[in-house]
Amino acid sequence: MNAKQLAAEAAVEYVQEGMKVGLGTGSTAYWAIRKLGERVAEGLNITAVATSRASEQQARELGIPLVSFGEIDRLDVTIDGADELDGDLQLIKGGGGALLREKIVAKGSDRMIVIADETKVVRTLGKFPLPVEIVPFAWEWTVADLAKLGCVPELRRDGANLYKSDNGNYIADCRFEIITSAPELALALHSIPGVVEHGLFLGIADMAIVGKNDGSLEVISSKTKP
Ligand SMILES: O=C[C@H](O)[C@H](O)[C@H](O)COP(=O)(O)O
Repeated sequence: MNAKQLAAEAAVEYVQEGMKVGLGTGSTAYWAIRKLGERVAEGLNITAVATSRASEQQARELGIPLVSFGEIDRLDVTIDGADELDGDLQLIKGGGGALLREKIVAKGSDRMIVIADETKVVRTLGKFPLPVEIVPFAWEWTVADLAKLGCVPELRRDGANLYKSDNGNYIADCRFEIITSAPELALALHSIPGVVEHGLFLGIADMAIVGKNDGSLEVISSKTKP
């Protein structure tokens, strides 16, 4: 079993009968959805919402019952991957372009469990370019404003075209040398009008389950969330 699958399957053990579950996006979340599908096939009764069209499709194929956001007001747990995480459970997400939906779902969950392999754990965030979802309108100005924050922003591409998120927006991948204060950066990003959301997840995750290549698991718990 690979390290991503190991972490994902350990996280799925936290899902209990009757729970409302947020399904993450990406190659690690894929394993969690797969395992959940197996448990549903064995009789586990849950409902779920997905954070991307890709995860929604995977869940449908596996027979995981999906509900609309109008039918529920909160989720019990969300299981999702990350591009980087530090020891304070600050995250960079959005490598797969799903950060906006992921943040909405994670913030609407009583518990967010991050799943990752050990390569995602860093001392300080910033090596992974920070994904920022921006509206297409006047994107050139938004990108110029992002550059003023000390990064090199690059609009994500999808072959010959600009990449569009599930929400129809662009993603600017912002290359910082290092992110010295993620909370200050988050505030600065939200002050730019064309920014819809950014991939910094601060004070949102409750625990991370990290799978290692030697087959072991490390659990990192939040020091800030009760
Ligand atoms: O937009 C995508 C998500 O934030 C993913 O959870 C993140 O990019 C990690 O993906 P992966 O598990 O494929 O490395």
